[in-house]
Amino acid sequence: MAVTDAPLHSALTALRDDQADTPKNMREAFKADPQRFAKFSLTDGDLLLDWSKCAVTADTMALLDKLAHAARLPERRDGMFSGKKINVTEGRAVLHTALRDGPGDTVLLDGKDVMGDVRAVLDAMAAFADAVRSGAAPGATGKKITDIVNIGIGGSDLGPAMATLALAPYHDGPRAHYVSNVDGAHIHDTLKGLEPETTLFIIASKTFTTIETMTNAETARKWVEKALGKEAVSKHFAAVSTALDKVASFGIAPERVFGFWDWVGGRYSLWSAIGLPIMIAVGPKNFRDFLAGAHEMDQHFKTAPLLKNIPVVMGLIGYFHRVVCGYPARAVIPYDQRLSRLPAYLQQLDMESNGKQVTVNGLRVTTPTGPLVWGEPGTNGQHAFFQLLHQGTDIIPVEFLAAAEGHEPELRHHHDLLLANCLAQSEALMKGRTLEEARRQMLTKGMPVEEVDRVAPHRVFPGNRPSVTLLYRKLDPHMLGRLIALYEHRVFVEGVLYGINSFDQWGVELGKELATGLLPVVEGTEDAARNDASTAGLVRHIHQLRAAG
Ligand SMILES: O=P(O)(O)OC[C@H]1O[C@](O)(CO)[C@@H](O)[C@@H]1O
Repeated sequence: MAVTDAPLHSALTALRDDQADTPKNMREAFKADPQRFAKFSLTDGDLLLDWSKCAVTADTMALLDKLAHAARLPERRDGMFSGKKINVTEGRAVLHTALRDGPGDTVLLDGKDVMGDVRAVLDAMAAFADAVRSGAAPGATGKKITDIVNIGIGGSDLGPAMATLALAPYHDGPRAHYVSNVDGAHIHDTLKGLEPETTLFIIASKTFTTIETMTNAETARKWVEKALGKEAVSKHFAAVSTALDKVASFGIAPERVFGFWDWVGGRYSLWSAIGLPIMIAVGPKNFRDFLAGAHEMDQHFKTAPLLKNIPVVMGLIGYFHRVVCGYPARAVIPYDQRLSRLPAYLQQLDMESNGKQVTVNGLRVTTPTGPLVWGEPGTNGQHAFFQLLHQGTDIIPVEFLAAAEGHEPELRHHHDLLLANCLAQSEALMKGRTLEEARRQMLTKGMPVEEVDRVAPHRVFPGNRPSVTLLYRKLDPHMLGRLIALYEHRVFVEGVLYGINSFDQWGVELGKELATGLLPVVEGTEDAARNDASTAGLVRHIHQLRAAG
């Protein structure tokens, strides 16, 4: 937050001063107010957000509302939707929401409606996806494509990979594989099980310069050429990029190139042509349902009053935990196995967006910014790191996600167990277990008193550990679209409150530059004299290990 930003500063001070009144014992808070769940939960159709297990009061929420107004959140939100160039360090608009607008919508950028181009690309993607799925766009030897391999990284990988897995019950197209890492093991192990004749590569890169993607694309091209000859390449490659000139020089047939625009940030791009592998996997209709779900969330975000607005409330609570309570991290735990890549996807969305140290105006921030985001699906996480969530010395707010219904009615018992576990974890985090309760439980089991005295302290759970729960009916394409758009908007809300630009990513540049300089050093064609002693020592050791091997 800029220090000069007086209204925001006084809103934050008021929030901090209010801390004495926030509940310290959540069990008591629930006992004292039977309406607590009703007060601190809200629904939008078949999606519910419950934040009643967080230590907030009606006053806290009112102060957060004031803070949002002091930060001019509604104006900033409207500015984004209307094509203002809010990504000020790159001079770009932020219009990924236009990608899911409906027929009849108009979105002006510099006075020109972008929707014509958006629809044209979507239609071209659908035609291509249908042709691949039906066999009308076969490989060079005429065989139907059975496998697609998306080669991309970051936003050109994580979103489509996450969504493809999430939509597994709707996946009736070719198998989809994702290669991102420049580690040759990734492409090697992926190609091992595939046939060149029936494999289609999608080279996905906004800039078409990303070294990992270009290196993997070259390897894929050689693999196809070796098996089927140079002329086969055109039937086995497609590309997605904003840099159409660079794609052309790679040699991909123009009718297999799908463009998007600089107003779509990489980590916000799965709605664009970057979603092509999702569309080929689940079909154009399901992909359009996914877009429609996101559009529905956009409308909710645009129109619902701030404290009835799911992304806004999630953002306010996220800000409260990070800035007012000082919690350094948040865990995202989907009790939905098909969302197992959601935490990885959210790591980029959230941390690349809000991991910043200067405000929009280039001043040093005066509050913490984005938290460390991490997670794994439940119930697996319970048997790994939940120990720390329950009894560790740091408080880490948890976000639980769960569907009321699974896709396998015959496995209803599994789903009931899954939900029972999800609810049990948030209840346990909130309630905890006192020393007295631990002792009583052990004594009831007949344990000797000395043993109870010795072990009981280890069985104490402090409780009062905050969590929010997002509960939805079923993870279908429409709901997935709503959830992902919800997270995008939540990141936006937090970014506005932090006073930062959530849409650039300068923090990834330095490492890329140094890697370019270090390549010849690692290859041994330049020496490491110009590097620091640690780096030079590591390079020397790599060379020694290689020589010894
Ligand atoms: O799509 P591209 O241009 O290959 O970039 C991939 C990723 O690299 C980044 O620029 C960061 O390294 C991300 O923001 C982006 O999603």
